[in-house]
Amino acid sequence: MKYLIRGARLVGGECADLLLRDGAVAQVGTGLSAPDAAVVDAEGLVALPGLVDLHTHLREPGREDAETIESGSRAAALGGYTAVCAMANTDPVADTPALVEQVWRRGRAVGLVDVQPVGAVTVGLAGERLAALGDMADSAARVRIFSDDGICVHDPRLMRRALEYVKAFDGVVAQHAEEPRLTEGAQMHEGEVAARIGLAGWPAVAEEAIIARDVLLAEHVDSRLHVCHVSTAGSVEILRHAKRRPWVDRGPVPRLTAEVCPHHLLLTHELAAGYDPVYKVNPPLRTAEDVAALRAALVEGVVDVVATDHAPHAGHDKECEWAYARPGMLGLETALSIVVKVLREADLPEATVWELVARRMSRTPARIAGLDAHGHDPAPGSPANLTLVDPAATRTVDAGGLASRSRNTPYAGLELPGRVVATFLHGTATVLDGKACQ
Ligand SMILES: NC(=O)N[C@@H](CC(=O)O)C(=O)O
Ligand SMILES: [Zn+2]
Ligand SMILES: [Zn+2]
Repeated sequence: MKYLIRGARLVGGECADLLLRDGAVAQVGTGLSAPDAAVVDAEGLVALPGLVDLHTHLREPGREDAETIESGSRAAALGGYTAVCAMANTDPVADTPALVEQVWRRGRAVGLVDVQPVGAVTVGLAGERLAALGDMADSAARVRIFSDDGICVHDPRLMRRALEYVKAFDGVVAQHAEEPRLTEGAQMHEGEVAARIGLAGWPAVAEEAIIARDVLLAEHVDSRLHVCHVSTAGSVEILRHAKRRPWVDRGPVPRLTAEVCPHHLLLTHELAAGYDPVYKVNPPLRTAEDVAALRAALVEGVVDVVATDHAPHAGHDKECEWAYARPGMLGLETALSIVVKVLREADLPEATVWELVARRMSRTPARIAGLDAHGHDPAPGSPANLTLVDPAATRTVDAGGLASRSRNTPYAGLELPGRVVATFLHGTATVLDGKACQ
């Protein structure tokens, strides 16, 4: 299939036609013609490198009632993504080459987005023995990111071993930073709202203590650490300090990277006051001061990427008493709009907004994940993984209209800027006119 995309605005500012052929961008120019190509009118649309999510829960195998690789892939494509990293906390856990290959193959077969499996750090996420990291790296899935996400690798000796081990194949350990002894029974951010409504608190220091420890460990063994879903101003301070150390820049990819989730850039712990579990998430929604620090860190680059932590949950796991509800929120279909909203609220020039979107949501996550086919702005010869976005459009989030199998979005009814019009994966449209192609 060939596509001629007419009049798209590139992230650098100029307008161009793009000819996609054989999975690649064949030509970039003005007045291009290709009689046998399908024409896509991109007047007024921004052409982004396809978005890359470092942190997605696809729930397959094990909880296909909440999400499948297919439904999650469709949600991703509609959100402008061309690659997602599928977290390992499935049932069974993705801790063997057979399992990561199964996920990888299913992703390919669905063909809506490149599904890159994340491997577990420890067998069964039990935090006792290292999983077969090398075998997962050598498998067809070529795993490079390892994480026990959902659970912190809290044993410092195991964490050190994992960091040492992944160096052999330029891997990275993605840590869910949560000191478990400080969060036993925790339900929401430890602070004034938790005290008022009587829910057990999850203190900021539980996150910050692990980040500080892991940064020291990673520097000690000269390995790569990625910090998942940073949620506090204190974490930003630790990262800012740590990133000044020379060890960080010793490799082609920074040795220390961190992600922030859209919900931590927009929502605060006050929302828990109504006890609606749609706002229950781990790490929890924090204070307005934390949100401000995370926004500044995103602009500055102390936080390298936005990752969704798309965490679908079935109705019966979410629409129940707060204490029994699972933590987590949907993210894939709303992330881009929320980031655009947040960056515009920072009063940045519109061109800077899109430059930052491309960097934080595509180029940098692709490099961290080692996904060489992703994160490229359109140029002759580059892989045709692209997203066309209408920067002037707004839309109101309709939970029932989402492609995810689950409904746990905290943004229902919210009006958000930006609309994904088309997504191309290896030169084939997965989304056209804002609708999934399959
Ligand atoms: N973020 C969440 O609240 N939940 C995630 C686990 C995680 O990301 O820690 C999940 O798997 O549901
Ligand atoms: Zn997590
Ligand atoms: Zn997660």
